[in-house]
Amino acid sequence: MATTRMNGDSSSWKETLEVGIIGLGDMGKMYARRISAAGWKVNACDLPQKYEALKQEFSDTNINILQNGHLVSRRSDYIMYSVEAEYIDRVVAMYGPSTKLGAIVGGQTSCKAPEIAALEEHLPPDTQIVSCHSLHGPSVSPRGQPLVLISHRCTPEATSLVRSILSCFDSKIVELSAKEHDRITADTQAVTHAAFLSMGVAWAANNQFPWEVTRYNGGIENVKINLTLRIYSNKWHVYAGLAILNPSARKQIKQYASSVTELYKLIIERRAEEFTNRIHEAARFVFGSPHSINPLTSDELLLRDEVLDRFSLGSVPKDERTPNSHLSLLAIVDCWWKLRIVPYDHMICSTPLFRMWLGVTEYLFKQPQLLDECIRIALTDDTFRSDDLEFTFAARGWAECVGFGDFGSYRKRFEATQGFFEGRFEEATKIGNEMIATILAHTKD
Ligand SMILES: NC(=O)C1=CN([C@@H]2O[C@H](COP(=O)(O)OP(=O)(O)OC[C@H]3O[C@@H](n4cnc5c(N)ncnc54)[C@H](OP(=O)(O)O)[C@@H]3O)[C@@H](O)[C@H]2O)C=CC1
Ligand SMILES: O=C(O)C(=O)Cc1ccc(O)cc1
Repeated sequence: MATTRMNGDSSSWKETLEVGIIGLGDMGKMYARRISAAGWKVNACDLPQKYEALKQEFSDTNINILQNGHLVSRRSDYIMYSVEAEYIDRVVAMYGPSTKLGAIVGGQTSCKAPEIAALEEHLPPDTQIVSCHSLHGPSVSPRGQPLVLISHRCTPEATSLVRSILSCFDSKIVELSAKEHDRITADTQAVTHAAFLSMGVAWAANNQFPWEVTRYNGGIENVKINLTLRIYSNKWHVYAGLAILNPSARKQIKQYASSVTELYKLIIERRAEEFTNRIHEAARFVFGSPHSINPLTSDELLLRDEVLDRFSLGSVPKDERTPNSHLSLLAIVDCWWKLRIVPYDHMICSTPLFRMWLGVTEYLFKQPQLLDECIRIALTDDTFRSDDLEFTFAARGWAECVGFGDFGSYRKRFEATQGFFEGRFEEATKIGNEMIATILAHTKD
């Protein structure tokens, strides 16, 4: 039994203990390959119909591919479920009863409330529960990225064993409860995705490829475009799961949509003073001391011009670019202010995407002349009016869809926009990966 065999020093664990992974999608494969490469014995499976193909795919590794989760569960001492968050209950219900006596079990899904509920309900009482969550996608190097560890029902030795297994990622391990995890990731992930998903829907609704349009070129626009395409190149269920299943996420996404709508109404009603005061008050709460925003020098900003300008999908010369009203950025700061969220407090649990989103927001808000220009453009220039209208509809649409908890319509909305951008994903992912690596290398911890 795992608890007995865990006695002894951590180097001997590798010789005796086996790691199980159920679900060999993008994340499960990454986990299996890295953990196996670190010298652990790994048993892994996906759905039975994928057995032959997976055996072939992993034939150059020591990973023991099995037909199903029963076979993985029976022989593994630490078992990790890496399946769609929407299916976690169903899958744990199926394989949980086959769990080896005394084994440690956890999940790698992005939202912990349903995962922990499923593990508690379907696992035998002799098992322990230690879950985790890598706060990055499968194509990003795990080194230095946050990795949340949740010791839910376990001995300190069980936590040590899981820590030891996951140490091969070289990630920054952050110990949280499941509740803390969900509250923080609602702020860092769900609302960030809502903003980029809305940009994609708005561009598609206007039948625009933003990199072909002069008003969407350079600097901040590169980050918006690359990250939006990055999200739409991924699987819909990852974003649907962490938004719909996380109890805190609905409130955040709803507030984001309200912030977008209220700011847009102030713009079209030309209520300049109210609009400006509201932005300044939000800015002071998020970025400044109570009385003033501290402008930063370009060296101090998380992101800098020369970094931002390098990663364009388009080729519009700098002097032909037009300033933007940046409703999406004004609204996120308004949303943080309304919810009393200080995003810097969440850096321990941040994804690369969130750090870049915060980076571009800071870029705008900590350069007063840029913020003033953005406010002036929003209030006086109609160039972005119809784009901002579509963005407002899009943000409201996503909030409604998440609010109804409707996976089916989330999928339809996501895939319709995904179809619009199809064909540009390969290039966008390549540029996006370079951008992420460069920006992360330039940003402070
Ligand atoms: N992608 C990302 O950026 C990140 C994802 N996560 C989380 O990790 C989890 C996995 O995500 P990801 O790898 O991207 O998604 P994938 O869809 O690539 O992988 C999930 C895999 O689990 C399989 N599966 C479903 N049911 C079973 C079952 N009964 N037995 C065995 N396998 C099964 C799926 O098969 P099928 O496709 O046929 O249903 C699929 O191959 C999700 O919960 C996600 O929220 C966490 C961090 C980052
Ligand atoms: O960085 C992001 O937000 C991503 O889009 C990748 C991602 C998706 C799901 C997770 O649970 C963690 C990371």
